[in-house]
Amino acid sequence: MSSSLPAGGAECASTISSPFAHVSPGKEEVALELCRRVQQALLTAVSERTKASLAISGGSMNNMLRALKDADDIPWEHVHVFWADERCVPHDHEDSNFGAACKAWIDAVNLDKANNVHPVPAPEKGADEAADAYETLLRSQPDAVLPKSADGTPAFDLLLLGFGPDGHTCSLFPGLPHMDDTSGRAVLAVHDSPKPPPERVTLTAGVCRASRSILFVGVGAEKASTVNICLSDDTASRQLPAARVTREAQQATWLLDMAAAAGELRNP
Ligand SMILES: O=C1O[C@H](COP(=O)(O)O)[C@@H](O)[C@H](O)[C@H]1O
Repeated sequence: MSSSLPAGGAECASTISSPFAHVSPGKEEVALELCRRVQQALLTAVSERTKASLAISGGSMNNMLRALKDADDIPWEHVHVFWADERCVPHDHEDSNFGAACKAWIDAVNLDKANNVHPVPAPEKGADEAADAYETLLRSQPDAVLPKSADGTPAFDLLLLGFGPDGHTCSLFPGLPHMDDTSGRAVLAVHDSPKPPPERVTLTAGVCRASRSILFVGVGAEKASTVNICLSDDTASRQLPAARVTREAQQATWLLDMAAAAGELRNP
């Protein structure tokens, strides 16, 4: 592929009319749009501050990041990759977000895995230990790699987020207290995730707020009702973690296909 990834399709007519949304025709175009925006954000960060920090989610997003293998002008030697959340399983387990990313794209790009890829350490030891280890890992990064906001919160250049049918994002689930955490931590342990596995580690809402830019990604009709709820202007809907993160973000965009954007949507 050429050094510039093609745009993932023009903005499409759909029932969606949110300032937060970019709608492409189908999943492949969403993936291209995602990779094009990731490429652009990384290039911008590297040109402005010589390094770029990227935090990624698990789930369906990994396959959409495959096109990064074809983007030949990303300065991978200056890019550092972290995780928005992790399931407490060994890295080679099929549920591992890190493992899935390695298989889908990390092992195929020119990333220095030993020095520039930063998975949650030893998630198999359980959520408490893994959360503490990841908190230490994030806070010990030099500012050049992972800048901090004025209050010391790690501030990623780009945060890539998926979302579930219940409105969760990272491993911030509705009905659990993590979204309202005020401890000042960057990472929290989750012991009772309604989506298996129950033990997880997640970045906090505070880290999402500190991130320079957030891309939410969702495709398929099964995401449509969540999109509809999260991007509506209904006050109750705004309490869902994905909706709150969107509205509290410095900059957030939802990359959707037509199927995911098909719900009726009122402007926020
Ligand atoms: O469990 C998780 O789910 C969400 C959404 O996954 P998807 O497959 O529906 O896209 C994901 O963003 C998160 O990282 C993951 O741990």
